[in-house]
Formats: sequence, structure tokens, C-alpha cells
Amino acid sequence: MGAAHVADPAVEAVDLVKSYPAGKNKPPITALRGLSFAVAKGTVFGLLGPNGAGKSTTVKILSTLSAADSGSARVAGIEVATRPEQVRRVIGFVSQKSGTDPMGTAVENLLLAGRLHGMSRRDAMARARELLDRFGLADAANRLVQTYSGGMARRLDVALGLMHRPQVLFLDEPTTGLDPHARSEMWAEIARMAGDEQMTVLLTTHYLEEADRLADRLAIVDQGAVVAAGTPSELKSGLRGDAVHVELAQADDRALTVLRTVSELRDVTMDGSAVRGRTDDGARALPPVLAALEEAGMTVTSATLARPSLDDVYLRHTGHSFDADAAPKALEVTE
Ligand SMILES: Nc1ncnc2c1ncn2[C@@H]1O[C@H](COP(=O)(O)OP(=O)(O)OP(=O)(O)O)[C@@H](O)[C@H]1O
Repeated sequence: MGAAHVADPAVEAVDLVKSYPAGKNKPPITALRGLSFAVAKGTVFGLLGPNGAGKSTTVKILSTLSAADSGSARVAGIEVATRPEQVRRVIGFVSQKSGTDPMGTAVENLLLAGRLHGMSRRDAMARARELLDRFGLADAANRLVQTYSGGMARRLDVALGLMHRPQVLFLDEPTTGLDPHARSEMWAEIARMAGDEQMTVLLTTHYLEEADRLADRLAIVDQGAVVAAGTPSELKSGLRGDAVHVELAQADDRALTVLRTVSELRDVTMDGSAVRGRTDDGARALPPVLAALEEAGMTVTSATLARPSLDDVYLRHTGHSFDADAAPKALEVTE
């Protein structure tokens, strides 16, 4: 699923399959099991999924760093498997790990990237100055990168990926590890640069809010395949009615059985002490939900009604909650 028809796409993945060897006598790890999507030119597309869903593997294949076992992919109309060098000329890739030299200054790092892309020294310097201004790094241009905060270093990573004016920019988890302030600065910059440079941006993220804010369209990836795709509002409006979230004082599996008997509620799922369901009319569903739980001897600590969020979309398509999978990885790096 997910390969909605896009005329003349900037990025296209068709049925990508990829496994990694897991070591002696162990079955291989399947990272991608037939993943497809298409990205229209000049748009921001999000691949949203928890750690291990297969997002990085997809981006590595699209950016020619890894080969798929089967399936095909094109970037700017160029076949990735057979013309990798041409693909590399038209893409920028910002990986999860920084590609900068910490012992060099920002200017030195940018000039080197420009020269590696075959730019003249003069062009590279002009582009470096432009990007340093754009990313708010002009005042720190001649400081060693090792003295940068997490947010500054990440902005420099993105600037490096933009030196040669790529048609398509891949951003692999651009804000993982950033504090909320640095994250929102990065969001503003990504949105601006997609508009200004008429670039296509493919970003991977495990932040629902990031996908919601930045992506024109997104694909939800779970266990190596796209389980839902569309604009954030299309995905959310695919869910009728209200989401009901009930928090119990203690996790109790019986809640699932009890709530499945409440006729006003559907799609009931449970994750620890959190129980969720959907209803056409939240105000009508809540009293019987609370009554049924109370009758079964369970204590409710909170009950909320909400319009559908991307989390609900995710839950609906994968059967499990997003946050529980996504949370642990981020290391907090403060400005
Ligand atoms: N080099 C590798 N060798 C073995 N297994 C790998 C390798 N790279 C990824 N995997 C496995 O493939 C699956 C998909 O990983 P991938 O990194 O693509 O997911 P992801 O969605 O990008 O998650 P993350 O945010 O953690 O990078 C996971 O089960 C992962 O453990």
C-alpha cells in the first residue's frame, strides 16, 4: 500500500525488500517487506514510524548507500540500482550521525563539502556564507564545530547536505536528540528551505508532531511496509468520530473485554494502563464506558475525548500505540 499515483515523482520506491544477516544459525532480519511510496516534486514527504520500522534502511537504499534485495527505486527519475553516481549528484543526504569534522570550523567543513561536489572555491565560499546566514551560524562560522551545541551541529549537518543545491534532500531523523527549542527552530528551517529552494524533502521521523507539522504527505511505516499514506488531515479524517482515552489506576487486561461490550465504543485497544477506543459521539459514550469499568471494579484516573490524532491513525493501522515504541531512543542534547 502507499504508492498513490504521482505524476513524474521526485522519489519513487516500488516493492522494496531488504534483509540483513543476523549472525550464525539465526534467520535473517527482514527490514523491508515490500515497501512502496511516491513523492511529488517540490513537496515535503515524511516516513513516520517507530525505531526499527525500516525508515533508515529505505533512505539508505534511496541514497545509494545500500542495495535492496528486490524491488526498485528512482530518484529524480534516475534508477538508483543502476545509476548510483548520477543519483548522488542530485541528492543531499543528512544521516542520523553527523558528517562534520569536529576539529574543523563550520566554514572549513562547508568548503570541503563544496569542493568534493566539484564546486569552484569561489562558488563554494559564496554558498557557504549563504547557508551560514540562513542557519543562524554566521557568528560561529569560524569556531571549531566541537564547541557547537547539539542544535547548532545539527543545523550545520543540514547545511552540508545543501551545499551543492540538491534536487532531493534526505533527512534521516533531523531532530532526534534535540531539545524542544532547537527542534522547533529546525522545523521552521526545513519548512522554509523546502519552499525557497523548490526542493523535494524526504524526512524520516518517529515524532508524530514533526510529521504533522512538516509533511505535505506522509507514509506510516510499520515492520518494513507502508500501512497508511496520505496528507496528515486525510489520514486523520479517515477516522470517524472521537477518540476516547481512559487511564486506569492499574493495568488490567479485563478492561478490554469489559469495554468491548459497550455498544457505543469500537476499535478498543489497550496499552499498559491506557485504554483507547473510538466512538461516533464522545459525550454519549463516556458515561457507559465509565459505568462498565466501575462495575468491574476498576479505578479510572482520567478519561478524555479528543479529535483523532496521528497517534490514533497509527494505532488503527498497526494495532499498537506509537509513543510506547518511539520514546526511548532520544538522547537529550541541550542548547
Ligand atoms: N546493518 C544492519 N544489520 C542488521 N540488522 C539491521 C541493520 N540495519 C538495520 N537493521 C535492522 O533492520 C530493521 C530496520 O531498521 P532501520 O534502521 O531501517 O529502522 P528505522 O525505522 O530507521 O529505525 P531507527 O530509527 O532505529 O533507525 C531493524 O530491525 C534493525 O534492527
